[in-house]
Amino acid sequence: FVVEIRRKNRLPRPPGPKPWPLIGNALEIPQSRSWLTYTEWGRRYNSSLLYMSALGQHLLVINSIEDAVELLDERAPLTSDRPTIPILDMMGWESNTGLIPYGTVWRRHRKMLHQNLRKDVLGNYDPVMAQKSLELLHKFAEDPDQFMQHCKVYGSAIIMGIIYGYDLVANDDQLFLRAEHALKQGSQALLPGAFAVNTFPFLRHIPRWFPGGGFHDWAAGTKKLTLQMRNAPFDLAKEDGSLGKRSLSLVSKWLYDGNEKVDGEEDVVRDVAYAAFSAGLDTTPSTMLALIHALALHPEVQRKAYEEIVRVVGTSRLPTCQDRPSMPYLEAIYREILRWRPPVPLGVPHKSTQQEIMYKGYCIPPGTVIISNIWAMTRNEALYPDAEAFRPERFLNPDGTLNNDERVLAYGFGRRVCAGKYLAAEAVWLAMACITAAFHIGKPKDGKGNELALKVEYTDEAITRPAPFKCSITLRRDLGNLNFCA
Ligand code: HEM
Repeated sequence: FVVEIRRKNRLPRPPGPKPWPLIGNALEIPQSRSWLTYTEWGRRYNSSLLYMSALGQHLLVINSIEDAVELLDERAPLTSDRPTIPILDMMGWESNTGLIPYGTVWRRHRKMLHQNLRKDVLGNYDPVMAQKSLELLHKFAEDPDQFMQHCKVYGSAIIMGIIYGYDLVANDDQLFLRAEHALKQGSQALLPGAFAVNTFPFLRHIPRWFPGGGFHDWAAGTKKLTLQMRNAPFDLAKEDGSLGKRSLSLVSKWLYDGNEKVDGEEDVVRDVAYAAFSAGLDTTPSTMLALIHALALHPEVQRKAYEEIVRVVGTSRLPTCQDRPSMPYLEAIYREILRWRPPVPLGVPHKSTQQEIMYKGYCIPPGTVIISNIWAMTRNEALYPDAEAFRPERFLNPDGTLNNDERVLAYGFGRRVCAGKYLAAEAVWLAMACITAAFHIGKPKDGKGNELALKVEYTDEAITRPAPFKCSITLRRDLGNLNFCA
């Protein structure tokens, strides 16, 4: 036992920037687009694992798929907790599935999400998917300049339909706009350096009237928005007498399952529903917008996708989720878009339990915050040569069938892997297939119809997405018999 302790004590931490006395690496931790800095540091320290510490908090960044699999998948019981982020607790996010500690409550949440969002039950939601994709096409046809807002509404409409049985149609729907606002406040609070209380949790106890205590009021205002997002769609579902007959949503199934309701159960359903709602609100649209960016840049990809649609579906109906397995090229685009622009480039931080982890000759201390740098993993030149290029073919065999690189890294790792990944995949795929069947996406044009350069910046947020950009969206001339506006 003594020999083992000595051995452990001799094991070093993984490489990383040299810490300062007392504060560790607090001054070096990158404040913006940290995924790029961590990728660069991986090269500088010639290591796929990076270790830092800041004010007593240990931080491990994983830059390679192999290490993420070893540490987060294989050692999941030791690495599936979440760090506490004080400002999020104060804003009312503490019961969100994505942030709660690893344990009994989390398991209950995940079970419910699994029952409602696993691959083999998604077919139940085909009517919602078909309806929402049709509405998306109508909006694209009527007002193509607003394509960014249409994509946002589409992503939310699918989730709200499947989770609450709520029929979100209008772009100015108040439930949707308020939820969007609440989420925006949440992601601002997560920006590094946004609130000192995230770095120094004890500041939570300074009174609101004290200099620097202004975050209390900000957090209280945001909490109201969070609670509205959590409760308003649930309460509407509860009051809607016809819901049980017309919807197979998560909430309606629970409301009308005929079982006696146990104390506290309703809160769990509210939390799970709002976790799914909030988790999909930004991520799905971010992926759709990156896709539009990529299609506008690559007419040859669009042409091949359209040819596949015509070959498999024809020109007299729109693609449906049932067509997905027959379309390897579209599937390759879906995989490539999430590789090229993963919407959550640093994933959601995990935290290790109170046990030390010995790995590759290093010692990872208990309670270490673990960041999976999905960005670095998707830039691995050995796996993805010319990684900055958008090239769906990298997911295809020479005969056009899909290769076996089917793990979508963008959904994260281990037991905390995205609980909505099958739904997100279906929603993004269907939007892509329907948009490609009906529209041509191109670079923006000036008043005389000349093509302009397409410039797209991606935002510097935990969920990154294209900042507002312009492109040209026109109905296909070769629309055939596809009369979806009828
Ligand atoms: C393209 C769209 C999406 C992407 C890229 C994405 C990505 C992610 C990532 C990276 C995580 C953290 C994984 C980890 O900790 O290692 C996550 C967690 C989560 N996602 Fe998604 N997500 C997407 C859409 C959705 C949708 C549509 C839903 C719900 C219907 C959803 C529900 C969740 C939930 C509940 C968690 C928390 C899981 C937990 O902590 O146990 N996501 N997602």
